[in-house]
Amino acid sequence: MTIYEGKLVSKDIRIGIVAARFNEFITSKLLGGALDGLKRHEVNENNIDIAWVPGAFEIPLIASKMAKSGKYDAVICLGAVIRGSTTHYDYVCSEVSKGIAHVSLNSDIPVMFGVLTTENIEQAIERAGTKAGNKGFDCAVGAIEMVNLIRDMQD
Ligand SMILES: Nc1c(NC[C@H](O)[C@H](O)[C@H](O)CO)[nH]c(=O)[nH]c1=O
Ligand SMILES: CC(=O)[C@@H](O)COP(=O)(O)O
Repeated sequence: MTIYEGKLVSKDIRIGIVAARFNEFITSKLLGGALDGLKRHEVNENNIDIAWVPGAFEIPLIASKMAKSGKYDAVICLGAVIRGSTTHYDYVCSEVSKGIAHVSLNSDIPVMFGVLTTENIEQAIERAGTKAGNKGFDCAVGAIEMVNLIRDMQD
């Protein structure tokens, strides 16, 4: 029996982060959590690049460019889509999730989904570093695990 696993060690891991500026009050906290998670697992900050996009809808395009560049071992996507008074929320959430999943499945590297999709601001605050944790930190740790899992499978 072979059990593959991704240890939480940095091993010169290179990370690209795409962050949406829309709801920056929230997304800046997600970014802070992601950077905290990477640094606490000894990812060299010189191996971390950040790209800001206008909103979550623009994340997949830049995530795709990062994934195809060959410069990164993983890409982390961060955003906060908060329901408003129209159906716009549904379309943004749908296309962002489908877009990031498409990039992930068509890349040889992990593309982490760190986009909050919440009914209200309170739910977003809870998931950006308060009582429900920080989705950015979770994605950072997950990215490290996935990179090392893939390397473990290749050895
Ligand atoms: N309402 C939210 C948006 N909307 C903007 C779109 O993401 C996009 O930037 C615009 O439609 C132009 O293409 N974006 C978020 O990230 N969060 C929202 O709550
Ligand atoms: C998620 C959104 O696009 C949303 O914030 C837009 O708000 P509204 O539906 O009130 O236009």
